[in-house]
Amino acid sequence: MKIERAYTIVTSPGRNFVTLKIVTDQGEYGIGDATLNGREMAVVAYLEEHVIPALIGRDPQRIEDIWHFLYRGAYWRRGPVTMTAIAAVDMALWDIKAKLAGMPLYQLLGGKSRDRVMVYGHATGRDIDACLEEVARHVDEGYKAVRVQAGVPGIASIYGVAKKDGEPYEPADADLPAEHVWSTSKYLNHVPKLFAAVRERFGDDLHVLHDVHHRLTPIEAARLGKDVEPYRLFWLEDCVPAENQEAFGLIRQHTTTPLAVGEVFNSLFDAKALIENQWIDYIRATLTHAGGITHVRRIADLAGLYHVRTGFHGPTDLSPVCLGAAIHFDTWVPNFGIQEYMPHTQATDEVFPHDYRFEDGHFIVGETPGHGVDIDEQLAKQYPYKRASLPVNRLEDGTLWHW
Ligand SMILES: O=C(O)C(=O)C[C@H](O)[C@H](O)CO
Ligand SMILES: [Mg+2]
Repeated sequence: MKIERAYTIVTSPGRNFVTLKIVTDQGEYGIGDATLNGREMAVVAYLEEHVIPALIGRDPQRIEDIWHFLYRGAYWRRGPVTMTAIAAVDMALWDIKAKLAGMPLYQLLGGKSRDRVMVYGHATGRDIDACLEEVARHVDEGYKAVRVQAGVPGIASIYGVAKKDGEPYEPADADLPAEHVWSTSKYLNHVPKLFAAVRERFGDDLHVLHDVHHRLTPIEAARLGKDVEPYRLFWLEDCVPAENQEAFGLIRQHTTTPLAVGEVFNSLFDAKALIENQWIDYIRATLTHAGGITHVRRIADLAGLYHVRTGFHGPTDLSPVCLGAAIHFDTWVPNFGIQEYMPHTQATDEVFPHDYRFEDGHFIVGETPGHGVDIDEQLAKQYPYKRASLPVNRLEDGTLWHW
């Protein structure tokens, strides 16, 4: 069997998605998600110029060999563009292999470790009261776990909080980067009040999570972790930028609040010290940005040795192809923790027909051979690419900060 054709499909049903389709000489095909939010066309160029020509004629069943061919062979290893391109190939090849085997992907990975996959949803509000209403809506919809982000008095606009209450937030919301202004002291004073209100209204059983989005220093993160300990968060996410993995050692010394990190990671080497030193509790590196199933499986296996569990990134800027493959992975992986879930728009769900389903705060994996997600290429053509950029953040004195 040979790879006969491969091509990218860029579509924007509400937001941009890049999909790689690989077709074999025997008519079977697989698809992979290649969406890197705000840098979509860099991955398209990488795939079209450097990857696809080298795939034609190769045996699609040699997933491991093709992975190393693209990783080692490029010489320039790692990086989000390279690893997203490799991930898309890898996901499409696993889709093909599972279809050839006549099995849903989770069976090829090793079968079910659980019947269903717990997810967390996103509650956001301009202030604490509006945010509590959104938490209540999620609880009514069956969610067992909710990420809680509220506006902070004195900060005009903030990542992760929707512009209008009740609507999802969209980080890539402008042609060129929007500029936000950030105040760490205002934020640190406000977050414990938010979680006190959440526990008071919803009691002890609801799992609550919070995303700091990389904006603190290690000692500030340590303080926040301590301050929210009484509210028993499921996790505190991305509390500092993680290029310096040792920073998490400092935070860990000060707090028992569980720590999650890794949505921007693209390799096991981004997380090696974090995992081996048990500085974190959840690893968020996901299939689309970290080299696909073949590589994330290695990360998860290493994590399992150190009591670190998975908590895959799952925003709307990863396509349903990534989410579908992730649900298979989550259903199999022994050290599963939780799966992030932001529902896609109806238009996106129509472009990407899929067989996973949400029920009572969990995803139930589908039984279709492959990863269970397809693309309607005709419909995709109705939604042309439109450049969209992520914001930047400045401190009140104008210093460019993490966002
Ligand atoms: O979902 C999350 O936890 C995020 O932090 C979302 C990111 O900001 C988003 O994926 C950036 O593209
Ligand atoms: Mg995040």
